[in-house]
Order: sequence, then C-alpha cells, then structure tokens
Amino acid sequence: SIPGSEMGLRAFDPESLFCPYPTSTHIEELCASIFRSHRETSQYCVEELQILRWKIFSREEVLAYQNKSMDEMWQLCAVRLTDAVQYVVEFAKHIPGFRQLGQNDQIALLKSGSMEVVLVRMSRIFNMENSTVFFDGKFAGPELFKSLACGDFIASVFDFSHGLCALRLTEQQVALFSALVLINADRPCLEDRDRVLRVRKDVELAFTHILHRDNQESLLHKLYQKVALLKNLCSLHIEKLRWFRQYYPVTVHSLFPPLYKELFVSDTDTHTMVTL
Ligand SMILES: CNS(=O)(=O)c1ccc(CNC(=O)c2cnc(OC)c3c2cnn3-c2ccc(F)cc2)cc1
Repeated sequence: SIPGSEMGLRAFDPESLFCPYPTSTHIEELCASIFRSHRETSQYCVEELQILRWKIFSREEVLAYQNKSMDEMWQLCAVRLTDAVQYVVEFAKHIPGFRQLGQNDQIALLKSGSMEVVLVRMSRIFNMENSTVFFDGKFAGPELFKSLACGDFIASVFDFSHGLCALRLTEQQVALFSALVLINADRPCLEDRDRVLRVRKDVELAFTHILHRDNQESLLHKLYQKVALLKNLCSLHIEKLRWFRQYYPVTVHSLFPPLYKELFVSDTDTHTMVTL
C-alpha cells in the first residue's frame, strides 16, 4: 500500500469510529471483526483505489490485450481471478465461526461462494464515471477482454459491478454483505447445515444492525436481489469455462492455477485449499 496513506487518511475514516474496538455486545464485536478482516484482505484500500482511479489503459495497451490469443487471455484472467480469490479465502478464515465449521463445509462454502464475493468486491474497483474496472494494474473497459470470446459474460460482470456500485455501499456494508454471501446454509454438499445456519444468523444480525445504524434498511431487499444476480453470473462463468476447456484442455490442466481448478473445474480433485 502507499506509505502513510494507511494511517493518515484511515485515522479519519468515519466508519472506523463506529466500531473502533470490540464493544460490549457480541454483534458489535462481530461487525468490528468482519470489517477488520475485510480491510486486511482487500488488495487495495479505498484511498489507494481513489488514487489509482485515473490510471487507465491506453489504446495501445488495450490493443496488446486484444491481440493476445484466447488461451493466453484466459490464462491471464484465471491467474488474476485466483489472486482475488486468495484474498477472499483469507477473508473467510477470519470470519468468526468460519474456522469452527468442518473442513469440508469450509471448502464447500468457498467453492460456491468465493467467486460471488470476488464479484461483490469488484464493485469497489469499478469506476462508474467511465465504466472501467481495475484489472492487471490499471482501469480497463469491457473491450479489453475481447479475446476471451465471452462478451456476454464480461458485459454482465460490468453491469453487475455498475449496479452494485450505484448502491454506494460503505466499506463496512461491503464487508458484511460479503460475509453474508459466503456463509450460506443453502449451499450444496454441506455436512453440518445447522452449524452454518448458526454462523449465518449472527452475520445476518450484524448486517441488519449496521443497516439500521446507517438508517439504510431499504438496502436489504436490494442486496438480496443482487444475490440472485450473483448466482447467475457464477453459473455463466462455469459455463464459459466448460466451453473454453473443450478447446484448450491442456491449458486448463497445466497452466491454470491449482486453486482455480479446485474451485471452478468440477472433476479435479486437487486439494490446494487444505491449507485453509
Ligand atoms: C479483493 N480486494 S480488492 O481490493 O477488492 C481487488 C480485487 C481485484 C483487483 C484486481 N482486479 C481483478 O482481479 C479483476 C478485475 N476484473 C475482472 O474482470 C472484469 C477480473 C479480475 C480478475 N479476474 N477477472 C476476470 C474474471 C473472469 C473473466 F472472464 C475475466 C476477468 C484489485 C483489487
């Protein structure tokens, strides 16, 4: 991070005054720890993203991406997506109660929820003024991803980011919404659904607590509508991956990150996540 930006600007970040340290109630402590985990596992803080905002790829740089072969661009995105997912895995591990779940349930929640949380976080790195997203060091429009041949999926990712960005969530709301997306007791293949439900109930209480405190209860149903969109986006991602893998099985098998394969390629049995 940019030296000094951390303490200087952050000290006046109004949100940090709301849950500065664990207060008396369990729910407020939960808010504080989820907010802390989110901040500590975001590759860039809001201030840094503000400064990076106007670092946009030039026409030549965009052309260089568009001239990449399909498998080269897919490989680059798989690597970048896995970077972002790794931070989400760290975020999950710091959600109170997540580590107490069974190992298989932790993996099941990450398999089904990590891409969704990456998409929620993408609203933080989206610039509504020029509809660009921070990717590979600068801000890029959808046209940069042309050689993926997934125009509809990329357009949907940009639309989703735009829509979520428009809700102007605070960092604490992003943190708690991300935890809510991840701790979902309706996910497939959970062994101890009740235990997940107990953790989920606490996160729901924390989320409604801060929405009430922010006087923004109206956000709740809007965000639940976004959850349905997230599900579709993730299915589209898996569909595109299956399509790509038909043409480039060796690229997926030998050049995609193991964590990406474990999370998104259904029939692989690699266990990189055992390092949870
Ligand atoms: C997680 N912390 S954070 O601070 O919110 C944070 C998060 C992320 C990044 C860096 N950006 C990305 O990783 C990223 C941005 N946009 C994308 O797509 C629009 C990305 C990205 C990674 N994979 N893909 C992608 C996925 C599937 C596909 F078909 C094409 C691209 C920086 C900072």
